[in-house]
Amino acid sequence: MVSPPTLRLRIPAVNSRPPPHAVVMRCRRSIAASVSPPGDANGSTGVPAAAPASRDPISLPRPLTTADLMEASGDGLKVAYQGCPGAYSEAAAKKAYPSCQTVPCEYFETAFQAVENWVADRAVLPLENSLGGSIHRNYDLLLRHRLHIVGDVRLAVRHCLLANRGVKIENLRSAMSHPQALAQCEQTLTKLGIEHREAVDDTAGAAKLIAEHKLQDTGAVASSLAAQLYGLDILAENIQDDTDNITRFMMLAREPIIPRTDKPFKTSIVFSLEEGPGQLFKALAVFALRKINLTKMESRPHKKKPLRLADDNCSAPLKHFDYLFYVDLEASMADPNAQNALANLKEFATFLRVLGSYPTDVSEA
Ligand SMILES: O=C(O)C(=O)C[C@]1(C(=O)O)C=C[C@@H](O)C=C1
Repeated sequence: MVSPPTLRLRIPAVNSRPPPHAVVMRCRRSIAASVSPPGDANGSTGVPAAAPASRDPISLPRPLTTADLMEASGDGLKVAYQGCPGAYSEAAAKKAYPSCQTVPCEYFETAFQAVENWVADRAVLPLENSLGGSIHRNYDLLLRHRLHIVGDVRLAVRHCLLANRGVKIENLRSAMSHPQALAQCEQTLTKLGIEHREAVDDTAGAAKLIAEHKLQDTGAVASSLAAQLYGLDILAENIQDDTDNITRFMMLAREPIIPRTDKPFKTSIVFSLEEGPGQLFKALAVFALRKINLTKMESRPHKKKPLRLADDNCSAPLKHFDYLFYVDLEASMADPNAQNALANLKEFATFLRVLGSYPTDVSEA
């Protein structure tokens, strides 16, 4: 089976200008952004049809755009993901945008760049796993790039142990995969008598490497789709240590989406605070007092400022750890309660950025 090449080169700066058709899309979006979303005024609002002239233009339905149609099914969208064809990230991209064209990328950063440089329209990247925890690299990249989170998608990850035809479990000395996948199957691999672990960039990449090098003593931890794509046998199925193994992916775009209140939305923010007792308590209180539920919190070192002098004469101790706090709120930015909470946080946060306000995936993973 011929699979698309993985995007690997740094994208030249010459691509940083959007192509002409992209500029048209951008204009359409900003027109759309200036009026209310279709669900707000689709004729079922009780406004009498006989009085169109007196209707506030803001409440009139806006024309459906090609971008809206593309967004719903992913038809015609190019979606970047990290890894080789058959990676779980590709399955997540297909779940998020069912009729999209997927674009494999060598690194997470390549996927960010692919969208920024108009090589792809969206990126779908893992953020956290129910067994392995957060994928910190993507939290850091969110801040280094200007993309917006426009949705999230949950995927049930069912790992298989794959090997070349004729190889048996007892022949395997080593298991190769993405570090998260190896961590998710650690106990099962040990029980199967496989001692060594070899980390590579993605699960499907491990399957591809084992097939290409005809390895006889190494198995891959990857999906059943990867087995099919690279012609490997499935020696064991569902080898993750916990049957409930869910990875949450974020959907990224160049433009934010218009937040709404008619379906469950999440808002992801990142902020930093002054040093001092109770600062974090105060920050979290802006949400607690407004009954806004937090679904996730992550702290990361502020890499731009790993060292900071407290005063000019260098007598004060050096500060090595400055933190950024990433928080997911169960709220839409269209909700005045959430807007007030962020306005309040902004009064004392040293830095605040909204990474996205987006409909959350409530489907079965
Ligand atoms: O390697 C893959 O197949 C991926 O899509 C990456 C990844 C991850 O980064 O967590 C995604 C889902 C699984 O949790 C294991 C690996």
